[in-house]
Amino acid sequence: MNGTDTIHVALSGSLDDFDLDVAFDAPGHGLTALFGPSGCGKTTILRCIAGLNRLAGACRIEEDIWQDETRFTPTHKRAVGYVFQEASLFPHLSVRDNLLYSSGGRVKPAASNGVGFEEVVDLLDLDRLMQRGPQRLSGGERQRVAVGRALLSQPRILLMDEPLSALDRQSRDEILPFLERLHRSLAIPVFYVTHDMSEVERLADHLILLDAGRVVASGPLGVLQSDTTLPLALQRGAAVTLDAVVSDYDAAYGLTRFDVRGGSFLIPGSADMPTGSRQRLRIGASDVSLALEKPASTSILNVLPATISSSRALDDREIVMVLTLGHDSNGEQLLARITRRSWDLLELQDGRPVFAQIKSAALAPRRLPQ
Ligand SMILES: Nc1ncnc2c1ncn2[C@@H]1O[C@H](COP(=O)(O)OP(=O)(O)OP(=O)(O)O)[C@@H](O)[C@H]1O
Repeated sequence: MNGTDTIHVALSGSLDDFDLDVAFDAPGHGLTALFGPSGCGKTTILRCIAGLNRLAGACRIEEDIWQDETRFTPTHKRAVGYVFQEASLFPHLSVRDNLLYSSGGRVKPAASNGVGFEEVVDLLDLDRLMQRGPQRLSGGERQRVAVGRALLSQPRILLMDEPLSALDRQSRDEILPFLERLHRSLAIPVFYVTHDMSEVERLADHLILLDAGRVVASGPLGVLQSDTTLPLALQRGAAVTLDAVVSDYDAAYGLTRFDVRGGSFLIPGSADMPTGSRQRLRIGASDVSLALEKPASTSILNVLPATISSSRALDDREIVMVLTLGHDSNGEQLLARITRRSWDLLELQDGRPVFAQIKSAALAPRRLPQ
């Protein structure tokens, strides 16, 4: 465990015929996604952290030890905010009273973690909903209130169990920007269970990959995405997500420049993004092609010098490789997926300098709160 890994969870035991045996550390800030197929144990881990299930092991949230060999803190003494698939609001209370339930109806100023009534209302844009009852809210609005209520209980950790899975596509798209703002604005760690990779790509800082009750891998999102020994990098929709900073806007062509470690990207249609703002870029492995020399005439705007750091044959037709941007080894890593025929024709090999070409249209920036 390094200095920033301040949450420690180790659990082992059986629930009927399901065996769970996991141990991982996670940062005490930002959003950690627990990702894996149905039945791999994601919800069970959250329930053990909340003290709702009891398996042997340990659970420590920074300096709060909730479980070890000798102690087990009961659920009601664990400062946990829990958001379920379906928002379970009190039907007879208004949004305001639902939010204030844990504070006995009193509006409290912001705590040191940034969570206060006004801050939560503002963050989740709940002001105009205050007097309504839960039955007069959309599914997405109900979930926003559920998140607000969980935050206002002043938790040490926010546990979210597939909070978007009961919502339709439109409600999901509405609530995702709130979740993006939330975990970056507040000093509360979030554990977020999902089996939807697009949610991981948009929200997660840290990732715990699970399968059949075991941890397959655990680490920063970008590190796991670009690890070709893991299944993430090998699947058809494989991608990396990069944190980028807006450095310039070309009004004549409507193009914004995004800087990442080791390179920069030009992307159209981003006039509202202020210079200096941070964005998250998703770059699909299949959207990256390679050239040995910098192409003199091409319609592709983003042609970045890079080096092939590693490669792996997916089958006898395709190769996936990790590219490190720039000329030194400090650049961000991209994935590229090309045919084995192209690999042979270009005589590619690990360590070879190349030019990575990425179509602007394939890049969809997501604003990160400052
Ligand atoms: N209280 C329980 N008693 C017995 N078995 C249980 C209990 N709770 C969960 N299980 C079993 O443990 C396994 C893991 O369940 P869990 O809900 O943690 O998985 P999950 O990864 O969250 O799945 P999903 O994505 O479908 O929600 C499943 O096989 C489930 O049937």
